[in-house]
Amino acid sequence: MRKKEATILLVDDDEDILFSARISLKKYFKQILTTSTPKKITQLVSNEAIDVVLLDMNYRIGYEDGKEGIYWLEHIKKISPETTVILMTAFGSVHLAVEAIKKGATDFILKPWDNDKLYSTINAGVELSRSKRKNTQFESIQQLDNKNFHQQTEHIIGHSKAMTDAMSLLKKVAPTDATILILGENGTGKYVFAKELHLQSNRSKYPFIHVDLGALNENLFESELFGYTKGAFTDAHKDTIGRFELAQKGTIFLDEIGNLPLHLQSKLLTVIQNRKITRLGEAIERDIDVRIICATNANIHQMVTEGSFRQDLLYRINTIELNLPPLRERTKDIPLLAHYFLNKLNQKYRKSIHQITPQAMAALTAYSWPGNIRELEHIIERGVIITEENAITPSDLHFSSKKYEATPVQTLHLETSEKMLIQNALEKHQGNISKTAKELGITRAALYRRLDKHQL
Ligand SMILES: Nc1ncnc2c1ncn2[C@@H]1O[C@H](COP(=O)(O)OP(=O)(O)OP(=O)(O)O)[C@@H](O)[C@H]1O
Repeated sequence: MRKKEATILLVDDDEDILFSARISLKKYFKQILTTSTPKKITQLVSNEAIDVVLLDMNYRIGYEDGKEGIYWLEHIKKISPETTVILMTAFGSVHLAVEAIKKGATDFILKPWDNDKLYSTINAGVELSRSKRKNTQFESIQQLDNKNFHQQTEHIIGHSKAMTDAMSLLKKVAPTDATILILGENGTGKYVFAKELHLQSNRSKYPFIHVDLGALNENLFESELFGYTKGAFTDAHKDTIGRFELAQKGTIFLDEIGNLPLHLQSKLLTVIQNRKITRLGEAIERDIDVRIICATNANIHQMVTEGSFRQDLLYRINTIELNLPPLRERTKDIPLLAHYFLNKLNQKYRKSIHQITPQAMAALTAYSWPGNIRELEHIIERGVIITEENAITPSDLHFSSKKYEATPVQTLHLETSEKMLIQNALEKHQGNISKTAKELGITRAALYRRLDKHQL
């Protein structure tokens, strides 16, 4: 029989009882922890996701009133409401067990127990705790008003060298627990890569939690990331777990890390170093087992030089750096991405536009894409909505006029300058070949030859 992935904690001051319960349960469950000192309960329950605690009612000789058992039961339920508590009691004190059930225990076992009964009671407790944990996690994740719940993963599209390099690095590092820093301008796919790293890791069946650090104000930082207990501050109406705990065994994606002020950077550094968090209003440290992925569009190395980002934090988060180049530096991917979005949006709007005309594609390839892939998707979406043909033409493409300004030619290399000039002119005339050729002072045929040469 395969052992069930579950952690059971046995608490009794009688070592013989611990020994025999452990022997009979370890055949069925992966991890059996024992302690004869109830004072260790706090540390054990806050450090591990314990499914079931089998708890004795009395610990001090001469005290048989079960008050200690009830105290520890309430304590466990406070620290970890999802843990199932099952009490052990001697025949004759069943009334105590009934009181304990009213206080939150799930069941009780009479000593001496029958091994089959012990197994079936604990097994039912494991199932109960799992379903509670799933529900809490599901509800909390659903409440996060960010990408966690709403955004499905995209396929990673791209066959330029930059993208294939990034994807092969992703494959290599995904199964490790290395911290990864994803760098790239807005809309280059940092979220998509972070999610894919999670999906290709051994943590994929656990949560992926996205935190936009740029959107968290300073007051919210601790309560959102570490959680809080009821009454910790005015609006703390109930115990709430933070995002680090929500990501337990999974991945936390700390987005826009470059926006974190210095004093919060040091708090984050402490958490990353110690892998422990403390909920606001509570004095218990809880272990966190999460993989950390960070991202920023800022020039983080320059920020370190300027003193606005801590170097020690950077070293903690960038074991591997993954650079996502802007779209204008991988124009080869534009046709592929444009068709991918066209297909997707045809389905969304129930349309059947199957072509992007060569002129429209030339305009797309020539544009400078300050908003990168996100902007490309928006422009195609707009095109799909407004086109009256069964193809997207240059007049369906609405680039924002400011972003239309020609990119200044910053190189003296003749071939590169020529390519950039052509791109600028195409962009200005939205891919219209005649107007572009006229602007450049060459014939249409000469322009076509150059488009071919520069693979535009
Ligand atoms: N390689 C890709 N293939 C397909 N779609 C992609 C790719 N990269 C990004 N996208 C799409 O582009 C949009 C922006 O991507 P994403 O949110 O991952 O970018 P980001 O770098 O995290 O942006 P920001 O910095 O603004 O948060 C999303 O709709 C995403 O699905």
